Amino acid sequence: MKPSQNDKSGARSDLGERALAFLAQHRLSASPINYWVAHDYIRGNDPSLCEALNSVIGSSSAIDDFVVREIYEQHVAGEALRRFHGMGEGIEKLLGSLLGDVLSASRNTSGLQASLTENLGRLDEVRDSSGLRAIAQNLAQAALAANESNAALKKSLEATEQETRLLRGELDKHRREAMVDPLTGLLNRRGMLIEAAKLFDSSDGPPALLVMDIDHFKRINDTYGHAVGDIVIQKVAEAMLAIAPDQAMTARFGGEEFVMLVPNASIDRAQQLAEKVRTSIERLRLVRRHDKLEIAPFTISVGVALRQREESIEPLFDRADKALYRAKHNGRNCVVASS
Ligand SMILES: Nc1nc2c(ncn2[C@@H]2O[C@H](COP(=O)(O)OP(=O)(O)OP(=O)(O)O)[C@@H](O)[C@H]2O)c(=O)[nH]1
Repeated sequence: MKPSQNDKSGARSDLGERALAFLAQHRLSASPINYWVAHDYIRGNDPSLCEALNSVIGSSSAIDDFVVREIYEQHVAGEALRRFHGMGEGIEKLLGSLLGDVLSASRNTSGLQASLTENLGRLDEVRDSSGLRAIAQNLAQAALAANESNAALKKSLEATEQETRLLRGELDKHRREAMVDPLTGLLNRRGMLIEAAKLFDSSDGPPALLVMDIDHFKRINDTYGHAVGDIVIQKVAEAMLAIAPDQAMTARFGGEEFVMLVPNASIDRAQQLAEKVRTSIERLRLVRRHDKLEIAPFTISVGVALRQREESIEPLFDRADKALYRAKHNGRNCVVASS
């Protein structure tokens, strides 16, 4: 059920019902995330979300909660966060300029007070000036009062600015959390793309990208259940982290796919590293705690590519992904480098 076809059908049922029908049709649970994505899909306002979901529907693999969560992460959560983040910056800018205005108003008032005080001194030399002096004194008092009230305003604005800084800290915290995969603690796709862009701007030598995918992961889920599948994902992440060089970035790109970005690398070094990760995972042995069931050994396939001059992350990722595809095609549990 593609959104455009559905819209043309003339059906007048409301969006919510159609979203629920979509979930039922694809045997998806009516979780808030699934519902959100289905709703956006039926509404058809976000072409990239529709395209992502259509490509899953058009492929041989079934849509499940994990796939929908990834689409949600990429197309819904990321966008909301960007807006939220921009909003924080806007508030801070606004308050910054407001504070600047008040500070300059305060300086002006101080100047006024100084000049009045000076003129008061001069009035001493003027005869019959008692009336004038009284007026001037009143003026000085008024200026002083204005200054005091400005100082209070300044103080309260400074307090507001401090609160804004705290709020900004909170926003940054959420932004960082949004860059991390909760299951493994590795960067998620979004986090990796942000960090990779920074590395690409600053790196001396070319970085290498390793794209790794657990072999026949669906079987692991089907045989032992999703809870064991999750533990396998965590164990693979731990093995990767244990081997990753200090400067390397590791991420779970989604599902059972991981990436490692290694700065200042050569293709030989990257291949050796990939081989090390592959063998360490091949050797892992897991036993399910409650029934002592031994989980069958599992393996990964790896595609490796070295960044070419000025190459951006997407084409680099595509090359590593193609190499991974060849590794799968060659029988899995092996490393293939992009030529
Ligand atoms: N337990 C668990 N399963 C997940 C998660 N994310 C995705 N999956 C599942 O991972 C499976 C991936 O399956 P495929 O991409 O078809 O991979 P495969 O065919 O088994 O393996 P290869 O062909 O070797 O890549 C799907 O069944 C998803 O439901 C997750 O976070 N936890």
